Amino acid sequence: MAAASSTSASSTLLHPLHNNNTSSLLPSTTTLHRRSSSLSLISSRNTSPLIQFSQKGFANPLFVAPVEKKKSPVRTEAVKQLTGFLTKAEGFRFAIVVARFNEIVTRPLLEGALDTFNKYSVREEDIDVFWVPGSFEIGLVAQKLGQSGKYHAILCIGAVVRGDTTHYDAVANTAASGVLSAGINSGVPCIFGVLTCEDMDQALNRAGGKAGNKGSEAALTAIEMASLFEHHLKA
Ligand SMILES: Nc1c(NC[C@H](O)[C@H](O)[C@H](O)CO)[nH]c(=O)[nH]c1=O
Ligand SMILES: CC(=O)[C@@H](O)COP(=O)(O)O
Repeated sequence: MAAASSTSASSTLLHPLHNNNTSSLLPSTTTLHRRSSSLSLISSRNTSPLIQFSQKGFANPLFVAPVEKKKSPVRTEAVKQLTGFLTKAEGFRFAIVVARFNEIVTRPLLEGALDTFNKYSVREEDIDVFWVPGSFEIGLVAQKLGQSGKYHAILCIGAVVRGDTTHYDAVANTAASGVLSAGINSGVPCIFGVLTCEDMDQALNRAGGKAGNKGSEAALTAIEMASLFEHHLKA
């Protein structure tokens, strides 16, 4: 197959909060050229040194791992690597399930998600928002929406904040396993945008405060997963 032309990370729409940002810049089919250190793992046919994964990507989205020239004895050119990408989100349909509990947190998370969908060209009419009482209720609704066949991905938003009792653990664990089950049972990507925090400060920091907006990040994950399923995992 002919090599794709080189892509510069800076020329591609990239959300500043996206964790594994460079993965989403890759074309849908990439080839492993080298396996090297624990930091630099994958390059694509686009051999731009900017297109490198980083295990530290979550901590520092601007981090670019140094390119290592070390030769590997393993021939990996033919290994196909498949990924979703962010550049063609127009036409994807998303449902957002958002918990009203701790709305002071979940509303800015929702706004972050909507803002990101907008930036990545998802049309407003392709997004439906479903409010539920609390995070405990998210999984069931997400599963139903996934099974409806109407959406490419379901984005789940909630905020579980620790109180005095063990209630926190029950709600947080149920929310996580509920979202996971919804995805597995429906076959539609269900994205976990539920904060599980020790206190309200932690939660607000992640809803547009010092630690960014996790709703926005979850929207990027939704687009990437929708793309992966659409382009590579269709039955
Ligand atoms: N404590 C939190 C809840 N609790 C409510 C439950 O989610 C649920 O609505 C109720 O138990 C009825 O089934 N929900 C959150 O989203 N966050 C919390 O911190
Ligand atoms: C989910 C919670 O932790 C909270 O709303 C419940 O608080 P508490 O454990 O004090 O009853």
